[in-house]
Amino acid sequence: MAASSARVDLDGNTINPFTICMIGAGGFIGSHLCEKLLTETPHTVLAVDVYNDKIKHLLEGPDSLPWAGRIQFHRLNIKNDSRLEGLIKCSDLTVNLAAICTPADYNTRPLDTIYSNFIDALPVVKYCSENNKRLIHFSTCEVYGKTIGSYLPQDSPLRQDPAYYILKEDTSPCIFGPIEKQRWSYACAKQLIERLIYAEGAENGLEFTIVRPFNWIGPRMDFIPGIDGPSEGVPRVLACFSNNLLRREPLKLVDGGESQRTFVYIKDAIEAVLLMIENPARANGHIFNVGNPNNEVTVRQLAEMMTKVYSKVSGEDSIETPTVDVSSKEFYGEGYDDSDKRIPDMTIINKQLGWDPKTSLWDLLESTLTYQHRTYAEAVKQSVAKAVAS
Ligand SMILES: NC(=O)c1ccc[n+]([C@@H]2O[C@H](COP(=O)([O-])OP(=O)(O)OC[C@H]3O[C@@H](n4cnc5c(N)ncnc54)[C@H](O)[C@@H]3O)[C@@H](O)[C@H]2O)c1
Ligand SMILES: O=c1ccn([C@@H]2O[C@H](COP(=O)(O)OP(=O)(O)O[C@H]3OC[C@@H](O)[C@H](O)[C@H]3O)[C@@H](O)[C@H]2O)c(=O)[nH]1
Repeated sequence: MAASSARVDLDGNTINPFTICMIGAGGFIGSHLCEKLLTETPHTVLAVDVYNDKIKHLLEGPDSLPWAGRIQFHRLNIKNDSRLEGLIKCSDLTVNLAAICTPADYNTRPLDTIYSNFIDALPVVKYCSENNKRLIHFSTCEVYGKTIGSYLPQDSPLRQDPAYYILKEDTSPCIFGPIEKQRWSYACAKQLIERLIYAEGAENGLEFTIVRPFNWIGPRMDFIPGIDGPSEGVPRVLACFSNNLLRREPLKLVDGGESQRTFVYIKDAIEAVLLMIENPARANGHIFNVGNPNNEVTVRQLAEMMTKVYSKVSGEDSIETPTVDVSSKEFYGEGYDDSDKRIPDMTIINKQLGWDPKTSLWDLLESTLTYQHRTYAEAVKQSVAKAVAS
């Protein structure tokens, strides 16, 4: 779709083109947000990241592209680069996506996780506050931790009561396991940065929006180990299961695959972020859950569905034993723990921005696994053949 110059917000006001400093623009969510902004809006993106592979298709190409001149890539590490403040100063809005956000890191690299999600975000918040710039900060659904229901006896009928498991921005508590369960290093760092941003808003008038994504998935998420990421790397579940399917290996179910998640299609979720960007009067000062409460499955059900969908899109029969159980200690190491259940309450985002997710789990897996097959099947085949030959 061509970039439109006469866009109006939800209240009918004309939206003037603005400049967005997007930190972490080279990642999964950033790449989709860049694509959306460049192809459907007149806004300009200052894309900040240490990598740009996932946005190369937007950075390269002829000057005749509709977005030519509206994206600049700045390769910098926000930990230690004095150019950051200048980029924030010359933008109207900063979107901060930069983080270590893969569970395999939370218990094995807790210091890096805490630094990345709290310490490294501090200058971003400070520069926005001091320069009166709006900030959209990416937090996580993990700040809710475990549900209240998970502490009730197994046979308690209250476990079925939504009051004990639906996660609401303004009323749910944040329940983490003990300190030695280092899994919660990420959630805790994200919670503290949320509190800091909230306090900057309350005491210094920072205009902010906090986003809590609930398992956004789709093309370009993470990496396939040994193909476009380290062979021993452990990405998030979509990429782990994709890797197993591509290699015709059983999908590994951690602790029986009993945890539950709601998955939302990245393209639906990006619509929500665009609404936040273009409707500051409705988004400022709010924390938004962004997820799809209708797409709840256990991890085991996800594995079964992905196996069926992959068979359909690849034309290959599934293997005889499609799943295998592994303990969390074996898979993630010491200090792993898990969120039991994650259903977002959608009242606030629905009221403020009129947003609702649309895509069913089956449909989003079909388009995502079609992409995975098209992008990786040949490379995986070659890498397996090479390993057998050597
Ligand atoms: N994908 C999800 O479902 C999900 C769920 C909850 C929260 N989030 C949050 O959303 C944000 C984006 O997630 P994603 O899935 O796109 O992850 P991602 O890992 O694909 O993207 C993060 C990007 O930030 C960059 N980055 C990290 N540290 C940096 C630094 N010091 N300097 C410059 N760039 C740096 C990385 O290179 C990467 O490209 C994160 O803050 C994450 O915690 C995502
Ligand atoms: O191969 C695998 C990988 C993962 N899993 C399980 O699948 C579930 C989902 O795991 P993911 O790796 O996608 O990550 P989680 O949903 O636990 O956390 C994510 O939530 C929101 C974000 O902040 C982060 O992107 C990440 O922390 C977990 O229960 C995990 O134990 C498997 O059973 N097998």
